[in-house]
Amino acid sequence: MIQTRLKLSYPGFALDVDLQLPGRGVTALYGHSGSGKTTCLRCIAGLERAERGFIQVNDEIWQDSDKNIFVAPHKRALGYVFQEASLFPHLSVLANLEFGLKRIPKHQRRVDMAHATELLGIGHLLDRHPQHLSGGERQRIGIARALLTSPKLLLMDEPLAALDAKRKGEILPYLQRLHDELDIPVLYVSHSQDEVARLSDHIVLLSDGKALASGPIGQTLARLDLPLALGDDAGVVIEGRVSRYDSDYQLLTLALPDTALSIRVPHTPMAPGQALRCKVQARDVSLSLHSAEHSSILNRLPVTVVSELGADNAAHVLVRLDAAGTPLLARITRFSRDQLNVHPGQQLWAQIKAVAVLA
Ligand SMILES: Nc1ncnc2c1ncn2[C@@H]1O[C@H](COP(=O)(O)OP(=O)(O)OP(=O)(O)O)[C@@H](O)[C@H]1O
Repeated sequence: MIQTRLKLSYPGFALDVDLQLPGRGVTALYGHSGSGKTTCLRCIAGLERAERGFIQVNDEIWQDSDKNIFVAPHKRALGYVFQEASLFPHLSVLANLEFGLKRIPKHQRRVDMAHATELLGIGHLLDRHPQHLSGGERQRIGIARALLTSPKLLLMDEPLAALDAKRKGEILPYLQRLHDELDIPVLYVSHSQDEVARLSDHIVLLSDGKALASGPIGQTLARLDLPLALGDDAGVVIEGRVSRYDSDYQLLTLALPDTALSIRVPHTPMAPGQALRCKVQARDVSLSLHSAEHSSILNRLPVTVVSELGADNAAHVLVRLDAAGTPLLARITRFSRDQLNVHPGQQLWAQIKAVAVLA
């Protein structure tokens, strides 16, 4: 468990958060520019001293202002990855990595050189110098260097922001591997909803120095009371497990958690039992009173209407649905809402036109 209670003010800005975050997996700090994401990370790292603060990362307390405890930044076992990796230009990649490793006494090392280079796919770059690397490669080396300090917490501040779309696409699978294979909790600052949906398990929505919400990614993205639900990007993240692969049609069947419901997604083969994360956009979900059997739409789920909210324009509404415990959002016209007489508790069928695999 990570606990952070932080109060700090600058002229014109006040940070005031009280967060209980999971002690494992990736937690996204998400919010507009100026909402306080970086300030939160800097307080946790000890680079900024919250006037009142309590910071505990699993079994270690880094700040407790009531007891006058403030652990110096260099004594906090954390890795910090910024937008751009600041590597030593005169040192080879290997020497840059060793710099991280040597800071940690041998008996405290939890990640070794072979593991870090394999995880980030940088084994072939060790002899090069940073100026001969692409931005994405430099970032992977910055991340490996942070891991080699065997951190108890990894802070990542918009690690992909300086990269173009192609390089982002190259580096995301490595970040996903860290998530799947390492037992180090990550706080990940981003203002890209796609990145957050893909990588994080938990999300904190920051606005004007306050946490508007903090919760599991699927549930939180589907909340209609949050600004996340507005806009064209509204949607939910579904995490399912492969139950079947149809090689004739190249379709995966993905079982939704804790229910007999499933969805089918075109995909390359995957073994049963493997986890897969998908995003279903609200604009790709339509509603009907009956299951339209004769339709080209693959995915039809029985749902219950939970609540409704006006969308970003007067012609549409957003409807929050429950598919046996899995939240879904549908963006439909107000006209259709009235035609179907949509109301809370109503049983309907959701037709899902597209499912984007986030992997
Ligand atoms: N050292 C400082 N002195 C005064 N004001 C500061 C300082 N650092 C940050 N601020 C202000 O605090 C607010 C929050 O800044 P912060 O960098 O935490 O936001 P952010 O959500 O990370 O934004 P971005 O996405 O643009 O990086 C902003 O209004 C910023 O101008």
